[in-house]
Amino acid sequence: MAPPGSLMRVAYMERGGRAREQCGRPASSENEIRGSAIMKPASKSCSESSEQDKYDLTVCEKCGHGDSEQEMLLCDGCDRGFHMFCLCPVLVTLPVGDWFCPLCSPTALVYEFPKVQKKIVDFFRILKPFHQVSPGCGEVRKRRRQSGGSLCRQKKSRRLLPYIPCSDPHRRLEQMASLATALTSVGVSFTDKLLYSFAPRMANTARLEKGGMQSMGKEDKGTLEACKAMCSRGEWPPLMVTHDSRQGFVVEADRHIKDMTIICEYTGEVDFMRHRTHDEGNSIMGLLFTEDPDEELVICPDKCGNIARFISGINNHSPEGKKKQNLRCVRYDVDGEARVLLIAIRDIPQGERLYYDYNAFQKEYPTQHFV
Ligand SMILES: C[S@@+](CC[C@H](N)C(=O)[O-])C[C@H]1O[C@@H](n2cnc3c(N)ncnc32)[C@H](O)[C@@H]1O
Repeated sequence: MAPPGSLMRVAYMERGGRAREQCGRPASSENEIRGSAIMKPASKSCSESSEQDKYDLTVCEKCGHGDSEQEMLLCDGCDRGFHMFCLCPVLVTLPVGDWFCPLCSPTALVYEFPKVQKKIVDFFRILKPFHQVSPGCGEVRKRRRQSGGSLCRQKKSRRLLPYIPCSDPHRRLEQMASLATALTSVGVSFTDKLLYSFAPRMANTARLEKGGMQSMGKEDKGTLEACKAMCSRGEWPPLMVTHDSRQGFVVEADRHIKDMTIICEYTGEVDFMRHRTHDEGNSIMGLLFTEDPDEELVICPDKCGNIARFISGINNHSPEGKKKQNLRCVRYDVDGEARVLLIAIRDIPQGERLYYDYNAFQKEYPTQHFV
């Protein structure tokens, strides 16, 4: 069986390799990765000495230090230096092409989505207008189980639970507006499905997974479908997106969430990994890992996606980081199609930030600077 976790992917290693080749050269229009990878030059020639001095004096505008030059970016607008890990959010890939610092690219500001019901309904293409969610919503299956089996059997089966929306429609509107704010700010439209415009649906054949992929059972499939149906009716998962000065957009539990609850599916466009090796996205998710690398698939939420793309990663180089993990990213074979779900791995109190391990079984995503 494949390891349970899926992983967030970045083209960091390749990009980093190319970047280091550029060391010793100041920015020039001929440089393919101009600006992005302009680290301080490593060696000095006579003609380059004044440029060299300039780079030697460069310090990060955020922390004031000039160390970690391999991760120091120079802005193509103002020439100021910034550590990749001092940026908000932390930059994990070297940008391709020109890079402009936060002072030169005010477009990075958060755009607050209006809390207007009609606009929110249109943004998420909600099928039904807002209505009161009954207190038992999302608990139908739980009631059935209570009447049918012993507690002992319930614990053993470890079935997935549907999320339980907040009953207050105004609060749900706020939750949805918070996601619309985040999606709009990063230029992404909403989808709650996997989309197949780059790779065909038939390429996503779960049985091609190296070592096999766990199949989702009938009952869990029903739970997943119930979550999808709730979402399409505006019975939103109890999650709030907020903005953090170090992490960028983050997601918090907006009510108590039980262990084994489905938080969301990871959605976006499905593409072949080979098409995305030079992609700048920091939210690419592994979907299918096959014997033939050409057949490997990823989910790319850079144009369309949902709340999953905003959930934080733990720093898996530190014990404190590991303690924060409250979700697991799990890949399932659902009727032959590989899907990625984020699932609570313990009870999560209201207000707690959601975290999972971006590196569940491969160690490609650099999280050493994560907070
Ligand atoms: C999948 S995105 C998460 C959404 C992101 N926060 C945003 O605003 O778009 C992954 C990126 O979020 C940031 N991030 C996620 N978890 C973090 C953490 N624990 N500490 C610092 N930055 C984090 C990093 O910039 C990372 O590359």
